[in-house]
Amino acid sequence: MAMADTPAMSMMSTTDAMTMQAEEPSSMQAQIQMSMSQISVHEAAPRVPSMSPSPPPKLDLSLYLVTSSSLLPPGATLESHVEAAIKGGVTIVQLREKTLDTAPFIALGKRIHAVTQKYGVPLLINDRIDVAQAVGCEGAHIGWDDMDYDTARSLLGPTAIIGLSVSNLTQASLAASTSCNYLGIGPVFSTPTKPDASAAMYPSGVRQALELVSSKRPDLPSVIIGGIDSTNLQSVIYKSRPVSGKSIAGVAVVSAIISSTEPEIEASNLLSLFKSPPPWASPPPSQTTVFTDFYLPLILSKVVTTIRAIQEHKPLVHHITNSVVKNFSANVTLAIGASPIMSENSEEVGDLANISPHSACLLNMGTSGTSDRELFKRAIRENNKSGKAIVFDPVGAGATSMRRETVKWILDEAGYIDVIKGNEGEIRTVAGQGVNMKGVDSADSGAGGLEELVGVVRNVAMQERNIIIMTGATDVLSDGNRTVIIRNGHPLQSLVTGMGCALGSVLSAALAVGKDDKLLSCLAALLAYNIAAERAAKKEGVKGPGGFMTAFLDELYEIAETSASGNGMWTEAVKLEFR
Ligand SMILES: Cc1ncc(COP(=O)(O)OP(=O)(O)O)c(N)n1
Ligand SMILES: Cc1nc(C(=O)O)sc1CCOP(=O)(O)O
Repeated sequence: MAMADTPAMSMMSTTDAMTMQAEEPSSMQAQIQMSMSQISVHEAAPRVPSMSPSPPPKLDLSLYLVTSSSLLPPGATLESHVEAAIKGGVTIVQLREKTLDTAPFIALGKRIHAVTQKYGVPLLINDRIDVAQAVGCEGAHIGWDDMDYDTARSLLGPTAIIGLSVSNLTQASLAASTSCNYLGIGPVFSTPTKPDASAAMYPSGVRQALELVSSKRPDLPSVIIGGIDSTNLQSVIYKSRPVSGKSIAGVAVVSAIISSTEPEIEASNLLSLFKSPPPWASPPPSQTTVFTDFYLPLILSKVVTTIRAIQEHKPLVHHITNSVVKNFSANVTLAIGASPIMSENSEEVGDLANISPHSACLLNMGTSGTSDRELFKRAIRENNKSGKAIVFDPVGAGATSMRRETVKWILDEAGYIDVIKGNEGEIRTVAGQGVNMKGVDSADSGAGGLEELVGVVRNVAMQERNIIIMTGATDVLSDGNRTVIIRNGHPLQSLVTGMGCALGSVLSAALAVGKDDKLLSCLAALLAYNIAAERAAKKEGVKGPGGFMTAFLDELYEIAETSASGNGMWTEAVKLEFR
């Protein structure tokens, strides 16, 4: 049903809903209230007879199971599956059986309710308010082609749990002006479980919806739904967290649990992923959340420590990179003190992500085709799982529609990327700005000046919740809060093929050893790289790109060696500004 078909929802204010909630409960409402009072959250407190009704338990949406009997593994029953899932940690269940007629739907609802009541977990019915009434369960979930919210609320009563679907910002705004109990935001990703769903919202769309809802009804919890499983749950939560306002209250899944042959284990895994911080999340920066010149000595000391740690730990840098730059990237990786491996075999990305406590993965889009997506996805997810950094170099991002689409897909769907490094055109493409690049060179528009570039870098970092590096004559580095402008480097860098790509190798090495403050690790890599270039260009006998390339490797090696012995004199050449 289109938005215009649900006027009651848009017309109803929170005050109206509150007034309605205060009305005398009908017998159905009393029944629901009774079943609500039987619910406790997991461990039931001893029930003591009381004259005054106990308040309904707090709604726990952490792991929301939505059913679909057609997806059960052979031989499984919905009752046993739901029970196992609750034992694993499911906190709320929705009976969503699209093909059942009314009588069998009610009968199944009663059987499932007997299970959920045993564990004090609320049961809601999808779409059918009449079935919810007949089952006497705790509420219902309704979408935009179902009964309107006002009518559902008046039928189910003030204490029923009613959830509303949200697939876009208009729906988010309308739903947040009702007195509903929660929102189901989705689909996050397109999913075969609901082929008629609206367009995928992706984490960025979820974040916008959450920000809107928080501004209208800060108390209203939301769950996300659509294509969520154990491989993407943490990155969706992390990337969808609003800049201000509440994060999601839970995740709703159908196939991840219903199609599993081990629903208890699957539920337990999903709940623990939901409750724990993702392995790539940095602890809060140890020094300061704002950079100023006052902190420069501290920052430079950390820079030297990071380069020294590369020498100490010899981290593995797994390169998925283009054929043009492989040799030079391997030499740069060795010069800084790390260990390169080049592999595009998706069978071994898992092993490579776990082979050493100090490793990182560099993903370079240089000569890739769409067929590489599975490899990219696997590499990102395996490294995400083991908390290893992923550096993404969207080479030539704006050059062709295939590259633009691959970048969008990586950011929307593949997982979490710790650092994105690119030239102006590439970062503008990541920002969603239409840029026409020739080949893989920078678009070099520089139209808005440095401050505009700083704004672009900072905004993308904030949006992606990661670190963005825009390289050029002046480099800009930001994590969304702290922004650094680096004026080190030499024009000869742009005349050596692979010089830009091999910076990704040093960034990866630095991130592999410095996870506590990723921005500082990236700064260490950028400074070592650019100062090595400045020194190389000044070396006797360097007349052009050929000599420069060799001298650069030597200078990078020299910087790594002196840092390893605790000598940070090379950092005296830094030219930094903080924003
Ligand atoms: C928790 C949750 N969120 C969203 C939906 C989708 O409901 P609806 O829009 O009614 O679509 P159908 O489920 O009826 O296909 C949901 N069921 N649960
Ligand atoms: C029931 C439902 N509602 C959606 C929405 O976007 O509103 S997506 C969806 C199906 C979710 O199934 P799975 O976890 O198997 O992807």
